[in-house]
Amino acid sequence: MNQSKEQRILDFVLQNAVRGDPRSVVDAIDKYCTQKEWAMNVGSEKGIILDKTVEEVNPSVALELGTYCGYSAVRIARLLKPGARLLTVEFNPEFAAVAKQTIEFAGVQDKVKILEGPSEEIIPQLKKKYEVDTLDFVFLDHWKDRYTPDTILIQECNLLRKGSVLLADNVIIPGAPEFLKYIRNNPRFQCTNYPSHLEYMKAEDAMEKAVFLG
Ligand SMILES: O=C(NCCCCc1cc2cnccc2s1)c1cc(-c2ccc(F)cc2)cc(O)c1O
Ligand SMILES: [Mg+2]
Repeated sequence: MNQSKEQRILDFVLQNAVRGDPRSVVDAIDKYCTQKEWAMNVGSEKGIILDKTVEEVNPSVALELGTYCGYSAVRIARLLKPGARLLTVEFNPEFAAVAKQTIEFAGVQDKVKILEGPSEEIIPQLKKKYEVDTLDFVFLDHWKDRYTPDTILIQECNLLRKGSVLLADNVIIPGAPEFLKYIRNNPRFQCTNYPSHLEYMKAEDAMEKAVFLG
């Protein structure tokens, strides 16, 4: 049975990165996806925007929607303070299996929990099943038409507090026009747009940051 692209990315990490070194895992994935096969990791340019936002928020509890190969989970987890944790949600079991191995190889597995399933099922479980009080940081990188309903669901589940930060990938490509309209017209959020480029490509993309005002 021939390998998936995600398996090839993982193999490249295992052969080219240094076990326990998150930076080397991130760099190996970026190298592979630049030189060999494009893949939908947030990438190095938008990754810097992600890093800066995580450092600014310094979250105790972070949620990621859309794990994929674990690239952004490693980027986020490597910046978390001791005792802080990242919950990352992935819908596709094959992607989740690759992400688990990527995260373990990077040595950040103690900070990361992969939750498999659809976001609309998992979000309502966060308080009781995953012992979340409120989310300090949310990275949206899953189905683009789920950004708005899941942001509404997160609010309905009372998971945000004054100052919680949402960061959304791909608001230009593939695009999340409905989300931009929703979040920019919602008086309970203070929005900032960060122009960038589609991972590993020249095409324009952007990230949107939204701070919950309570
Ligand atoms: O689709 C993208 N990401 C989402 C896929 C994850 C599906 C999930 C659904 C779901 C539901 N519940 C829980 C967890 C999850 S994970 C995506 C696509 C592009 C792209 C693709 C082609 C192209 F020409 C230009 C850009 C670039 C990106 O950076 C992306 O992030
Ligand atoms: Mg993305």
